[in-house]
Amino acid sequence: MEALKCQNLNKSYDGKKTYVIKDLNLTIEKGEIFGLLGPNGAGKTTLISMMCGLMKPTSGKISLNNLNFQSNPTEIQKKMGVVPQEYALYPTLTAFENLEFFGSLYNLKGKDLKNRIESGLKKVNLMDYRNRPIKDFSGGMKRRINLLTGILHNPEILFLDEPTVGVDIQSREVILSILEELNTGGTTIIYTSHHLSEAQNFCTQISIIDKGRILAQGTAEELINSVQPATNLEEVFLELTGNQIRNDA
Ligand SMILES: Nc1ncnc2c1ncn2[C@@H]1O[C@H](COP(=O)(O)OP(=O)(O)OP(=O)(O)O)[C@@H](O)[C@H]1O
Repeated sequence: MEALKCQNLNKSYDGKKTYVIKDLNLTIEKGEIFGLLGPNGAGKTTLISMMCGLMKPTSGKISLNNLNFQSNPTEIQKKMGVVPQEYALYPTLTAFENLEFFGSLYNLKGKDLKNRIESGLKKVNLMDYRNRPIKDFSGGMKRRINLLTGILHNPEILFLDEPTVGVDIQSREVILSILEELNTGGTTIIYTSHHLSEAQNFCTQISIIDKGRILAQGTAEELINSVQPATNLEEVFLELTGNQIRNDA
């Protein structure tokens, strides 16, 4: 069963002079951990932002569970969670207050909300910091709270834009183990990353994109086998996207 489908998707930021997503077609099955990989400026953030309704495509269609943002915005919003790349946290509110606010956006309240927040804080090892303002948190601590804001309502489909960027290995392990647990519980996960070895181990399906187009898609193993003599995803990535340094992001 498909969780998400993009059909003939295009995105231009400059009045249709140039396109950063070009006639892109993509289907993601339910239950996948789907990784969107690509060099700087490839279009990952643009694509995931359109998939989760934060940005409108210039043309083309996106459907989630056969629903679309035009006809069924409320139904879709209940089913999905979004963890953006930039911290969407209020610096002067405490961790607990931030989570209360984000939980309330999903109509969670009372004891149920409190239990979900406390269980999340324990999982990310921040229960002792629940009453501290976010402005006092380190980058890794903020990333862990940022993750919780998108998953309190146990979404069917979760979008994350570089959830492990700039965090230490311990925080990364915690974040990935929470995502794995959610996925085991049935959540489809779609995320962008620059960590190729992480994606190789973590994702059940990977799409390598560049210049707004999909260059290759499959399991890590399929991608590695398709590019001889690659032995890992990093070699596949370099073979497909080249060695040139990108300045357009
Ligand atoms: N708001 C915007 N206005 C104009 N151009 C934009 C905007 N956002 C992104 N772009 C351009 O669109 C292209 C794709 O950018 P995008 O941020 O989606 O890539 P990315 O793969 O997420 O890159 P990175 O890995 O650096 O985060 C780039 O050329 C970028 O400069």
